[in-house]
Amino acid sequence: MFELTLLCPEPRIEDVSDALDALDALSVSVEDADAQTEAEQALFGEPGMPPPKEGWQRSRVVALFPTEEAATEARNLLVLQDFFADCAVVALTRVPDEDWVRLTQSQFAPVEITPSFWIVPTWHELPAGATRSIRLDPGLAFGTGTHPTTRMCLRWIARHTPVADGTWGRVLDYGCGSGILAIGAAKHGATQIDAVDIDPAAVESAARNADANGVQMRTGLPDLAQGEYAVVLANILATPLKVLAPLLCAHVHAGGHLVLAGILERQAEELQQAYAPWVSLQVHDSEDGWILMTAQR
Ligand SMILES: C[S@@+](CC[C@H](N)C(=O)[O-])C[C@H]1O[C@@H](n2cnc3c(N)ncnc32)[C@H](O)[C@@H]1O
Repeated sequence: MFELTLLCPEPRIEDVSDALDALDALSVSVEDADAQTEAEQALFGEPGMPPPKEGWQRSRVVALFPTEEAATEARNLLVLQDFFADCAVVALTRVPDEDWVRLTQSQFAPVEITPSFWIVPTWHELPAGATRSIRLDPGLAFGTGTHPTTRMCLRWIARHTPVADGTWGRVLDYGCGSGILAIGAAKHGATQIDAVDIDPAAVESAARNADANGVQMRTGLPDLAQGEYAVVLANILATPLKVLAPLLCAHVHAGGHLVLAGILERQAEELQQAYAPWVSLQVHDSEDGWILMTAQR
């Protein structure tokens, strides 16, 4: 395969990416050309929302082509276009043959939640001592166990089994992504689980992952969540969590637990204030600048 690397200012990203698509590029990726320098810019949107801009001030655009002829033809056509005037061709190079599947897989190792509870990609053996595990491969939905917010929720689940009277009661995973928290609860004995997300692709992925792990749960869009639950887990981000405060609290029954993640250390107080009319949120765990906040109603 051959890689065509270009440098483009922000206003040209859309035209150049569209042109590369039309020229049958197999893939087009856009990165900050100033990454790892003083000029690096953060560019991301809230979950489910588009990023605030198409590209960075200076973006490196890399297009992959199946043959050298296709890459050369694309380059020769692009440089003739008006919109390419302030862009530049950086390189046209052969991509060395690799075992891409093996390379990708090597980046995902089993993740330890507790010494006996692990998240394990399907191509890995279970680690010794893993008496409970979630088998999960990286996919489109968030939640592979590599992010501290997910790990803290799973640690909470592992340490609160069972919640009351020897049973979990109903569990709600709000913003389920891959379904990892719902599956984690199922692996710790929960049997009545609802996993919901605003992203239909996440809902599909959660259902698939639940099947692959041999656990039962209901999956769907947020309307699926009805009534009260003994445990409500929501790993989203501070801003949506604040908006969702009345709704999430209404789903927690008296004596039930609310477990919130996706919150930065400096956001603890604003979350406490947002939830104060219903519960008294406390910081329960922290990792890499993220905190887990919990409350009992
Ligand atoms: C950070 S991911 C968490 C995934 C998984 N629960 C975990 O702990 O790894 C947040 C998920 O919340 C979903 N989400 C964001 N806003 C939401 C909302 N208002 N209602 C329901 N789901 C939402 C996103 O689509 C995304 O799948």
